[in-house]
Amino acid sequence: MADRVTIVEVGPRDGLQNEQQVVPAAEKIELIRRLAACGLPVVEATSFVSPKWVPQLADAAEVMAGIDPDTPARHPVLVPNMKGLERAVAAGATEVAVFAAASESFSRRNTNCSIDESLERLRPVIATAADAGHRVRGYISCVLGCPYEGEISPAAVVAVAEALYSAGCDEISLGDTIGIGTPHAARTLLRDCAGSVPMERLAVHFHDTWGQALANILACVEEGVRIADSSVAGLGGCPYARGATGNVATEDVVYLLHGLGLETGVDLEALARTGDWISTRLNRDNNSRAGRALLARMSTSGT
Ligand SMILES: CC(C)(COP(=O)([O-])OP(=O)([O-])OC[C@H]1O[C@@H](n2cnc3c(N)ncnc32)[C@H](O)[C@@H]1OP(=O)([O-])[O-])[C@@H](O)C(=O)NCCC(=O)NCCSC(=O)C[C@@](C)(O)CC(=O)[O-]
Repeated sequence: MADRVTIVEVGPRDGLQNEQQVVPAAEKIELIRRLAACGLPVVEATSFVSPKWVPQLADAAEVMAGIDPDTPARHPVLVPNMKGLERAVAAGATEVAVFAAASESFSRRNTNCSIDESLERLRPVIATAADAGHRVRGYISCVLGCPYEGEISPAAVVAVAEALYSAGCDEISLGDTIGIGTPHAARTLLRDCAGSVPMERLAVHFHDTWGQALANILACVEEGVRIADSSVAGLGGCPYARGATGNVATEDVVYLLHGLGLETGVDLEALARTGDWISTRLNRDNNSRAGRALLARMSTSGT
């Protein structure tokens, strides 16, 4: 059997949290449904953060209520604190993601507290979720650079990864929030983190601001990572990282991985259509090169 990479689709959360326009809940639900139907095994659905901080996802409970109970995909949601966890569980979430940063300044801007304070706040959230049998992912932002501080030391990232993993996270996602990392740095950081967290529990989360995301994923896959985050049509950015573009496009990642002979379970043509659909709905450019190329080929061949 071919080696498999699990793609974690973050478009409905990481993508839509950064849209200026309000996307109706029904459209978010339809996006999630279409993504799951493409064969994506994990589609992050929404986020139970403070609606004052991220009003774009204030309808999180409504979105969760609209998810097909027979969906084949897992649908984790973001939670920043105990209140978020309670809201998420009440809305039916069975899988959650907490988030911290490797940069003090970003931690304050994103969660209004220091790194240590955020870890203190998250420990009981992780423990409560895990005790209830929920799977917990831990995100770390700014792993390859910070919009406020510039360089971030790999040791700072490893320390947060260790803290989240030892607190009970099942998986740690390394976020290049401002898309500034290059393959050598990404590979080296992954190797450092794998000294503390088993490689199979590590995920990579690249934004494409500097055009390095696919190269970074290739380097990390070569290094052994088998979980990659991405966003359909390259939706997204980060409200607390000015100038950050969207996540690497899922269509591009799937094309890369299939070209390497790796399995994803994703139907790339269906995904390209979904990327086209949401880009049209949002009246924004489709930021997937592979998606655009495939759509052009499909329209020429009439499929
Ligand atoms: C962490 C806090 C809550 C601290 O924010 P705070 O203002 O310090 O919190 P607070 O506890 O003082 O609460 C302030 C108000 O928010 C309410 N509140 C508090 N919590 C919740 C909640 N869960 N749900 C609903 N309401 C909540 C709370 O009840 C209160 O309401 P008031 O009494 O004023 O009416 C805030 O900073 C926050 O929500 N931050 C989230 C920011 C965010 O969502 N950023 C984007 C996600 S991270 C990301 O995108 C990066 C990632 C993961 O993709 C990886 C990468 O690329 O780097």
